[in-house]
Amino acid sequence: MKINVSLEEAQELVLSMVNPVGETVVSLPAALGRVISRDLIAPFSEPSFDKSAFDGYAVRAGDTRSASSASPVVLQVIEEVSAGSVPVKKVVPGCAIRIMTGAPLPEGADAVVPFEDVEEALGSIVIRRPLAAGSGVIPTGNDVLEGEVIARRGRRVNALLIGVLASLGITRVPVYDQVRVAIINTGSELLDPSEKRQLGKIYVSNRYLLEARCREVGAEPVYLEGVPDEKGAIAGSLKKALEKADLVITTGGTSAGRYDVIKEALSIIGAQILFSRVAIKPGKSVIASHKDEKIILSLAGNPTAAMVTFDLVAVPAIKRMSGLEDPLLPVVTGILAGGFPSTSPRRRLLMARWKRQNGLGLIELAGKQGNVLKSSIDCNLLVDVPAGSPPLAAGQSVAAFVVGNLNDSLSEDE
Ligand SMILES: Nc1nc2c(c(=O)[nH]1)N[C@H]1C(S)=C(S)[C@@H](COP(=O)(O)OP(=O)(O)OC[C@H]3O[C@@H](n4cnc5c(N)ncnc54)[C@H](O)[C@@H]3O)O[C@H]1N2
Ligand code: MOO
Repeated sequence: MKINVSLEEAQELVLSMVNPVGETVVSLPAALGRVISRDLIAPFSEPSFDKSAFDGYAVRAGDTRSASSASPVVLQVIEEVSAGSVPVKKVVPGCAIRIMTGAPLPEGADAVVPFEDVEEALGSIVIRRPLAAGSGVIPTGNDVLEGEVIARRGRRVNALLIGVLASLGITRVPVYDQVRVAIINTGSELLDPSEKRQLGKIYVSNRYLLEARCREVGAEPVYLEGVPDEKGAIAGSLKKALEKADLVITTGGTSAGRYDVIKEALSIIGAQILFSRVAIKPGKSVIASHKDEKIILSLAGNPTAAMVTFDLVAVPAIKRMSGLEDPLLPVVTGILAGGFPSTSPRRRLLMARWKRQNGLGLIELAGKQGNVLKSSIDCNLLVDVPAGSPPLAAGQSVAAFVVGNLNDSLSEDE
């Protein structure tokens, strides 16, 4: 067992023990947000035929070579083809076919002139400029070529990918299973928010917070009853959790108090401890263990500490178990909008958000740091302050882990 590991070591130790949980096939709409489990190959080219980019006339570019205002070319219109139908005739020299946007280019034609560029009268069109071969035509395979890889295994499905798959007739999508995450809240002081308030007790926020966070990162939370600070009860809950879930998270009972009995509960069920404590603030009190080839992450009870360590240690594990190619959190570098007054003897993670000021992207630290959940509502970054740092100044460049959607905090220019 290792004690007081670096964040990177903690992530690596956990990641080395997890693999994608399994795969399945889902319908196209249900694939949104899921991770592709096999490379998806285009079954045909798209478009699968040369088609018109305009409502206009399909012509032979060669016929228009000499066209000018002084000496226009006149072509006879021999057919009309709309999107969804197929032309019957060929465009032979001296002729044109009226064509709508998206309709297949008739044989013989190699260019389309838009309606507004010609005059049509008495079944003929008058063209006053030459057309280049291919102009006004969307060629076969312009978007996708048959056999091309559309999406690689390990990427998440977004709305645009769903559109591409639909255009290729792909209605069943191979995806990794969603990771089932059991969340056990320990603490004799905890009440469900639906219960009546009682002196000395608090409402359980970690359960709701972490369940929601699981959903935000594409995992499926598994609900388990909260348990008191009692090793037997926690051990019983851990056993149930290991049966029902792929990853187990506990909160509370990790520090030095008399009732902090997580370690004893882990020992009762025979879990092997990988490490205890991570050299960060907040969130130092993390215990990672494994049992039955499953990881149990025991996080601190303080909601912000639990959330920070969930994001930094559990989320990479969930990402790898979900099949995502790169499990680590993205890191961005940015300029601080305001300073931070304290020195940081230990490596510190500061809650922050990406904000826009006069069109410029800046990192704004949350008003309060520490175990203050409300101040973190709009945060989507964790600024990484190395151990031994002096106070931070506005305008200074810092690195930050991206833990939320950066769009969320960019709604207005402030
Ligand atoms: N003597 C020491 N005391 C503490 C230390 C230490 O090093 N030595 N570390 C402090 C730090 S830092 C943290 S973080 C906490 C970690 O404590 P535990 O993991 O044992 O958590 P609890 O004591 O059970 O709870 C801490 C705090 O959070 C509230 N809590 C617990 N569970 C929930 C929940 N599900 N939802 C909402 N709030 C919850 C709990 O009521 C406590 O207020 O230890 C410090 N102490
Ligand atoms: O270590 Mo505690 O987990 O800072 O908040």
